[in-house]
Amino acid sequence: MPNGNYTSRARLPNLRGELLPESTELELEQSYVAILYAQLDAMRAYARTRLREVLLETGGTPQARSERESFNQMYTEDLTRYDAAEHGLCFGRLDLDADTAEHAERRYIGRLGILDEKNDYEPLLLDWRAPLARPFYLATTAAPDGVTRRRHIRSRNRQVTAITDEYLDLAAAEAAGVERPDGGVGAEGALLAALNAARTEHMNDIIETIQQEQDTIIRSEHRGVLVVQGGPGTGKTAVALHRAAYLLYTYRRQLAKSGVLIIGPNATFLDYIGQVLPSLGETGVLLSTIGDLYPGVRATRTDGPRAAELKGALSILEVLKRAVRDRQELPDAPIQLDFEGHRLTLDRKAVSRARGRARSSRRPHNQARPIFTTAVLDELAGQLAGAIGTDPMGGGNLLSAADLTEIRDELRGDTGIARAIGSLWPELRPEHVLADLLSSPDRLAVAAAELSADDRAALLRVDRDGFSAADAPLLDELAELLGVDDTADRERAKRRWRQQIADAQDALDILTGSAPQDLEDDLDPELLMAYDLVDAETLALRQQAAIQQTTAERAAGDRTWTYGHVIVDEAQELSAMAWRMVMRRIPNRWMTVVGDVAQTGDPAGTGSWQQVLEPYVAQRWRRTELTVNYRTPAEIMTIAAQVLATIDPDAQVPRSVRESGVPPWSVQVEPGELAATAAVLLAAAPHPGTVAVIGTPAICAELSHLADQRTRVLTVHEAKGLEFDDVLIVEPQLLLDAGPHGRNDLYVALTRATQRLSVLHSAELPEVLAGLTPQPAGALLRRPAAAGRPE
Ligand SMILES: Nc1ncnc2c1ncn2[C@@H]1O[C@H](COP(=O)(O)OP(=O)(O)OP(=O)(O)O)[C@@H](O)[C@H]1O
Repeated sequence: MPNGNYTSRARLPNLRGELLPESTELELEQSYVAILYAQLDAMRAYARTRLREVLLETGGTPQARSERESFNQMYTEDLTRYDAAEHGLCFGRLDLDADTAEHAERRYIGRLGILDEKNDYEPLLLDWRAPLARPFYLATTAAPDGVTRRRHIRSRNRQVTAITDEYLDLAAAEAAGVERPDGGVGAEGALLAALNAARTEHMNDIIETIQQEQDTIIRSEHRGVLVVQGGPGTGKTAVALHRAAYLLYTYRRQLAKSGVLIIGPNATFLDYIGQVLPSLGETGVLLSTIGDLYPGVRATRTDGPRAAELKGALSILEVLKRAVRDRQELPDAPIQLDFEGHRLTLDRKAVSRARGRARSSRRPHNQARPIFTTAVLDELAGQLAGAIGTDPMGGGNLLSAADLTEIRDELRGDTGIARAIGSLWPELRPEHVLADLLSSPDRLAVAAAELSADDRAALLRVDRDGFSAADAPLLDELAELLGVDDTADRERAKRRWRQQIADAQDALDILTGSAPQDLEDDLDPELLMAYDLVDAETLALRQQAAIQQTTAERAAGDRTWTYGHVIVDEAQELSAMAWRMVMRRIPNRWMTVVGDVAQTGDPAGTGSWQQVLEPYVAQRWRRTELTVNYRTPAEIMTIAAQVLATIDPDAQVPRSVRESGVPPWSVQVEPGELAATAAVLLAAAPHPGTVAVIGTPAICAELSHLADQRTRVLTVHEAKGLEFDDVLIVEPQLLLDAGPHGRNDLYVALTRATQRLSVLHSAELPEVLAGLTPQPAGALLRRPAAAGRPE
């Protein structure tokens, strides 16, 4: 964090209306902020008026329509950004000394950039992402970078409510009459206020208090894979989201077309973080889980741990390949086909020859299908030609090449023959192949012959409905193995495209034709004609773009879409198969990968970034680390550290930035008293604030009735990435016993609280939690609900 060593504060008048000395400063800031809001209002009014005009216009040339469409989009986006900037428009100010700036300079920092049109377009407000705003996050007393004072400005409803100053150089501090206080309270004040605030169900942006180590990652210019490793609560998610906003600001042209994809662990998490980017005025980002990344399929099933592990491992690739080959069948007995009074036969050998030809093309199954079909038709055409074209006089075959082509076409149109080909080499969809495979012991026995009977049983399911999150990468892989026979679609698209170019050409002709006649004979070389500005193909492209949806919408529906940048959060949870699916969407490998290998809970998740990334980028990835915990108070982190030591004795425990003053505690009750005690404890959680009960799926089912508006009952998987003011962990031993990642799960559960943590158990308390303060259950239950918590 910025180390401001000399601080002063300005406050509002007290209740008697007496002003503190600094209030003049506050009033000055109020007048400046009022100017900024007036500018914002003017920008908003302009965008609204222009948008209205654009919407009212109708008809016109295709070019005019396309221009209107892009203006429509531009003004709508502007209005979204202005609305997002309304709260806390300006939150900071930098004073720079005359040596650094050309002259002593002030820079105001805020949610968007505002220029002064009347004054040579001088910046009135700098967007927090602009390079000139950077010292706000980086300058320290040791490296002030020309900054003499950093000011935090807090406002509500357009009114400045407080200002806090940090002096980064001694002379400036002395000139302001500020004494050296007890170590950097200035910036910490804003940070601690943000961290201590009660949580809601949505994450907030952190642009007012981004810390130095976070800023370096947010603005990293690294063009390959940037790994952000960090313990719980170190701001990895916050940093990832602000990096997305930064990249969209800095590389807008490039990323607006290709889009940014953010992958999170589950839908609850995406909902939790979903407001951050819109609050920063950025809407063009697609948020998705791995389970929902395959278009048209939503993950509705849950796999057992072994099935998830098997589906996540690369060895499943061979199973999928065999499942597809298994559908390219050879008949046991010859297939008899009747065609116009002739009997034709497809025997095993002929089909095997056709299959060999198709397979040796090395095309995906559906794209190799036409080759198989042609080979079969050749075979049948040969048989038919033999029957009808042989010269009875012994003159060989009398049919010409054209006759043979005609025969092949007729055979192709025969439904019996089409059916036979369809049964031997069917056109396949990924969803059907996977559902068929997983619901059929016979198919599994062939495709997964290498697996043990137990593993095949783990994969087998009784019905064909729905898919799990671990199935999505398999569907994606099958889509690659099957391919799409899009010959007909491509033909149609080509025809449509030719038509669009022809229309655009007409439009250009009309435009040019409408130019004054005298120009026809004596073309003014200075006058740009429509042809000079745009050719028919470009115009058609523009029109096409205008008809389509936003980048994020188009990307969501297109499996083969490739993004400009991909961010993976809780990346330790991704299986090897999930990485394949993600990497397919980002061939340029410009990614931000965020996670903590100590929190891995998925049976197919990773324990090493090197292992995951090496196959895709070799050594070309960079690791960064976040080390400060902004969420979990020190008292809770001391307990969590014990668990971390059992996961990885060498792991660095993130340093908590604050203490809560409440030691985490435990209470033991009889098994039958779990629910009643939990209810008492929850009722005692202070308002306002959010509460979570965390346990195994079975415990969650038992306690689900405790969920209400502010209390959620969650498994560790569901709680991943989230945080709550109060956390109650129930039966921690069951979490430990649940699987190979039990310790990681307990670590995740322990680190979700921003204020208070309690543990409720009937079984013995795990030894690793011995540091909790025990609380006698009887005393707790006898007390009235509001006093349920120990002081
Ligand atoms: N610079 C900051 N200013 C204010 N709040 C911050 C800052 N950095 C992080 N936080 C807050 O700390 C909390 C934890 O951040 P975040 O969820 O991003 O951590 P994380 O590293 O992703 O945690 P986990 O690994 O447990 O999911 C959030 O409430 C976030 O807003």
